[in-house]
Amino acid sequence: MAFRHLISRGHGRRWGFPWAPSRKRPLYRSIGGHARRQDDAGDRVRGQKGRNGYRRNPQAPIGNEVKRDCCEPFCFRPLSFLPPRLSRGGPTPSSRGTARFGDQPALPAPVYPPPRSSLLMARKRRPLSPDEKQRLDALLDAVMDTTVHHYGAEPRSAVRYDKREEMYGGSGTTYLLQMFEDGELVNNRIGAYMVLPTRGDSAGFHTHGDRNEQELYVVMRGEGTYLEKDHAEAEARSVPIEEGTITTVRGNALHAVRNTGPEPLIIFVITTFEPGKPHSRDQEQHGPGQS
Ligand SMILES: O=P(O)(O)OC[C@H]1O[C@](O)(CO)[C@@H](O)[C@@H]1O
Repeated sequence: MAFRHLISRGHGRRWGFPWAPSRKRPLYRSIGGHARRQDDAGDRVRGQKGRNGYRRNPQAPIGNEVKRDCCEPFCFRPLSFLPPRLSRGGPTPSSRGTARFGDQPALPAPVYPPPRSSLLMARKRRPLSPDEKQRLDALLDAVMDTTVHHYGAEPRSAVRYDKREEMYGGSGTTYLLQMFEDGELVNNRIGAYMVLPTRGDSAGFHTHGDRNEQELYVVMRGEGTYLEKDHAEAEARSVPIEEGTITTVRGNALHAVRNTGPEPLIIFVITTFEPGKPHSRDQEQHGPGQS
């Protein structure tokens, strides 16, 4: 056996190399490119033996050990540099050697506006394929200039393209071209072109009240019908809309829109929110066509 193997197998200390690992040090197994210590001296107890001759901590469910002390056999860096999710909660004085998957710290308070990712997931927005994006760009370029001259920035176009199938219980596909990054405009969640490409495409009734939002539509192209109602059971009022029409919704009222013309209906949407108040909601409770 090579000299270095003998050292690493625990003979080093006997031979006068105090830095060499102890013979009692358990073996390592490799996980995701890192060696992870299987067990710990603190877990060794008499009785039933585990894979390495040491019994796992009886309190710890099998497979839920956390990495604690080092990531490589001869590295003794603490693992606290790993984010909590990787270190599964990380070592705490009470959990040393026995920390389990459930031992995560309390979740931080919700942050408003909610991260884009959570909205994306919850509201079933989908990114566009390159092909679809190209078609949508061509459709818009044919009828209008979508350049944004945002103060102090280079002129630009959309920062993100989303699409929603049968949005809020409506029909067809609704496209949203987000023209601003999150937080670029104060108290604003959406500054976007909404495109309902063909006759009959619609976005169903929904409210912004549960997010403390107000919303403004400015019709840029096409024609359609805008509907609003005071609450879910109320009777809807409808108004025809065309280029230049402006609508607003606020409080717990609901609104919906439909393309009724032969051309794409393009609306610029500005969604503002009341500062300091929560404006996210549990998306899963949001049934089709309802608030
Ligand atoms: O479900 P979200 O995140 O509000 O996004 C859909 C948005 O699309 C619109 O219909 C137009 O942007 C808004 O009324 C609505 O808020």
